[in-house]
Amino acid sequence: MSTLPVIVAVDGPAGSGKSSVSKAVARRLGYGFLDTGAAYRALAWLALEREIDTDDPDAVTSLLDEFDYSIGTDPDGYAVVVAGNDVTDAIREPRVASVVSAIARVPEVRSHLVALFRTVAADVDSPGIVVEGRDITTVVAPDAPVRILLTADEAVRMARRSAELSDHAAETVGAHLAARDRADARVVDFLNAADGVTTLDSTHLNFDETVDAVIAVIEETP
Ligand SMILES: Nc1ncnc2c1ncn2[C@@H]1O[C@H](COP(=O)(O)OP(=O)(O)O)[C@@H](O)[C@H]1O
Ligand SMILES: Nc1ccn([C@@H]2O[C@H](COP(=O)(O)OP(=O)(O)O)[C@@H](O)[C@H]2O)c(=O)n1
Repeated sequence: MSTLPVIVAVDGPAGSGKSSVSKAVARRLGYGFLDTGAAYRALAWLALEREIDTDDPDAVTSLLDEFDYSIGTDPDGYAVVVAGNDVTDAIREPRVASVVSAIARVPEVRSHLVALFRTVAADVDSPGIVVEGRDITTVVAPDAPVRILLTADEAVRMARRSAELSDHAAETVGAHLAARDRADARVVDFLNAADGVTTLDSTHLNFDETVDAVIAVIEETP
C-alpha cells in the first residue's frame, strides 16, 4: 500500500523567500520541492519563442497543446525542460518576468497547470513535498496539512531581490517586482492568509531563522 506524500503549501509575494526557504526546508526534511512559478515562466518563455501576443488569451491558451513541460523535484537541483530545451536559466530573464503575469491570468492556463502540479506532487518519491507559489494554500492544495503564507515588508523583499542581481539597479528591480505583484494580486490573493493558513512574517528574521520558523509550523501540526 502506498501513502500519498505530505504536502507543505507555501504562498507569498515576490521576494518573500518562498523558493529559497522552501528548498532549505525540503532539504532538512528529506522532502521534494516544487517551484510552481517555474511552469508559468516556462509557458511565458514558450510564448516569446513562438512570438505570440501574450495579451491574447486565446493565443496563450492554444500554446497549452504543445506545452511539453517537465520539472525536477530535487531541492538540490531541478531542471526545467520545455520540449527538450533546458530553460532553467532562461525563464529567470527579465523579458520572461515582464510577460509572465499576462500568461498567469488566463483561466485555462491556471486550470491546466494546477492539474499538472497536483500530479507532480502526488508522484513525488519522498515522504513529503514543499510546494510553493501564489495559490497553493487556496487552490492547488487547500487540504494540505501545513499551509503557510510567507510575507515580508515590501522594502525588505525588494532589497533581498536586488541584492541577488549586481547588474540591475535596485530601483528598477523594485519597481518591476511591485508591478508584477500588483498584476498577480488581481488574479489570486496571496497577500492575505485564507482561513487556516499560518502567516509567517520574515521581515525581522534572517534566512536560517525563517527556515526554522517554517519547520516549527510543520512540527506543531498534529
Ligand atoms: N529571511 C530572509 N532573510 C534574508 N534573506 C532572505 C530571507 N528569505 C529569503 N532571503 C533571500 O531573499 C532572496 C529572494 O528569495 P526567493 O526565495 O527568491 O523569494 P521568492 O521565491 O519568494 O520570490 C533570496 O536571495 C533569498 O536567499
Ligand atoms: N502558483 C503560482 C506561481 C506563480 N504564478 C505566476 O508566475 C510568476 C512567476 O512566479 P515565481 O514564483 O517564479 O516568481 P518570484 O516570486 O519567485 O519572482 C508570478 O509572477 C505569477 O504571475 C502564479 O500565478 N501562480
